[in-house]
Amino acid sequence: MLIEFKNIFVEREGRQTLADLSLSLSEHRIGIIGPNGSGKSTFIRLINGLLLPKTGQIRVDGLDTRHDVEKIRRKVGFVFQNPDNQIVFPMVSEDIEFGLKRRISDAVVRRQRMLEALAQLGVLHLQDRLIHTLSGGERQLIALAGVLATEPDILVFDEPTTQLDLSMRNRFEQHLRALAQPALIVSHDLDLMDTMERVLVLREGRLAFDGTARAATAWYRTHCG
Ligand SMILES: Nc1ncnc2c1ncn2[C@@H]1O[C@H](COP(=O)(O)OP(=O)(O)OP(=O)(O)O)[C@@H](O)[C@H]1O
Repeated sequence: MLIEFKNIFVEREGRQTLADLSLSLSEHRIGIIGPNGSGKSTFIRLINGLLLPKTGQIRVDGLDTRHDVEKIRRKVGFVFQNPDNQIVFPMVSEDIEFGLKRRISDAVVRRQRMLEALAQLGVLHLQDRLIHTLSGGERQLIALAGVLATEPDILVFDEPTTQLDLSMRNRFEQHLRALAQPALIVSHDLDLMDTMERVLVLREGRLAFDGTARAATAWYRTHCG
């Protein structure tokens, strides 16, 4: 994986929300922390073209988010903070299979892929459950299974553990560690950030610190606490 940000400036509703950002990301686990409103969600939304910068260029494995959005969206799987935002069908199996419709025309292959993704996360037993009967933690795992089923090359998580209790969070972290794909993770969970290879700290729309997990979380505690 290689994600390159070159001279990025972003404006939202006339206000500058990211400024002067240039960096290359190639580590397997990258964390992004920062105070509320510092631009973390904005930053990760640039990666798959959900947002475009006012100026500058973002390339994902050589693909430009301005010109290659379709290809990039196939490559980058997004897991949002609230699983309900990405689950659209009432039943688990139906929802995951629907997410594969545009990629896989064969219904048997779709079903197989859905079962594999649920099995990978240890939630195969939930396949026939109605989404509204699942706990928040189970829903988060189903949302992740839906993304994994699409076999993305890169995963992006926006505050994935915010709604999880301690045991679910530990379970989620174990799955995260086991994922083969590189992942970028936005979180306020500094314990989770301590497991990352590299951590970026955003503050007021700028890259305020970039380093190892230990150095970055220490810097964050000192300067943003
Ligand atoms: N859709 C939008 N329209 C206009 N401004 C926005 C929009 N979304 C975010 N912003 C603004 O951009 C700035 C950065 O927001 P962003 O959501 O990227 O921060 P964040 O670091 O992810 O915050 P949090 O930790 O609270 O989720 C904030 O000032 C916010 O008000």
